[in-house]
Amino acid sequence: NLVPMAEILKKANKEGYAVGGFNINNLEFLQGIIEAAEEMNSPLILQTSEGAIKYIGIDYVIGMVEAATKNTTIPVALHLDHGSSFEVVMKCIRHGYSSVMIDGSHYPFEENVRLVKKVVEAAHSVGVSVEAELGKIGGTEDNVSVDEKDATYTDPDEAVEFVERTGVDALAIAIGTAHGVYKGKPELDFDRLTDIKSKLDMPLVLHGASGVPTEDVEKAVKLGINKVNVNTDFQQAFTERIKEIFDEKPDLYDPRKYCGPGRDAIKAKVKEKIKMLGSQNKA
Ligand SMILES: O=C(COP(=O)(O)O)N(O)CCCOP(=O)(O)O
Ligand SMILES: [Zn+2]
Repeated sequence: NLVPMAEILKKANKEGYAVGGFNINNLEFLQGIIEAAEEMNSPLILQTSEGAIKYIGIDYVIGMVEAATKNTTIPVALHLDHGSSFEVVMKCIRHGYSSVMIDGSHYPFEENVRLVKKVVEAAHSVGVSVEAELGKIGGTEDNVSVDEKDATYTDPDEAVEFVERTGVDALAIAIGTAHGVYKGKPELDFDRLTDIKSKLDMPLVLHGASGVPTEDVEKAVKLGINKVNVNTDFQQAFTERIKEIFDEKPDLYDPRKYCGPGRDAIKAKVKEKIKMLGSQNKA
């Protein structure tokens, strides 16, 4: 009872909201995220990076997500985040993922096109959705210089050609966000987003949303972002709550006593994000 991400994002694009691409790192992340989405009656894209799959184990990912979605009332996709190769993508598809990202953004354009095209053919043949990336969403960089912007941010005309030649369902674009904790305030290139959306009326993805001011994410959604990836904010919510617990009770040793409150902190943060994205009651 997983759904293809394309279905979820098509509706979001049509109705002008965004859906969270929320990363899971363990049991408590999965439980906190799915409970929040169910209570908010929101569609949900659960996603695992390759690092998370290594940490959890792909059979556990599938088993936990199956348990989490067995009786769910909301549409849920299970998505591979930042897939690095055709082989990893195929492994996830074989295990039952309903969506995959193949991230060829660090390759030259033609190489990115070739790799993504190959993944789209394989994935679409079995009803699995595909996300790709054009432009560089780096690690945490601050004040990118202007010419660097043109070198790393998504070029609107290239984006049109990329989508036409690959057939991807969703495109991750670089407009000033970065993964992880920002050093300075991220400045999003809203004009570039507007330009890309005017040329490509399709689901667009914003990576690195943790630490971006709420009003900027809301503006990006208004301008056509339909999937927003969040990981670090949930990791920090989980960790900060656990630190608070240990400050109060340093001798705790039962993980349920601190991972439970950590889970609750994730759940509360997810509800905030769902409100920000406008996907409440859109299930
Ligand atoms: O865009 C995002 C989220 O970025 P954010 O953490 O800045 O919110 N992602 O794709 C999450 C990437 C997580 O990768 P890893 O598990 O290797 O750390
Ligand atoms: Zn990302």
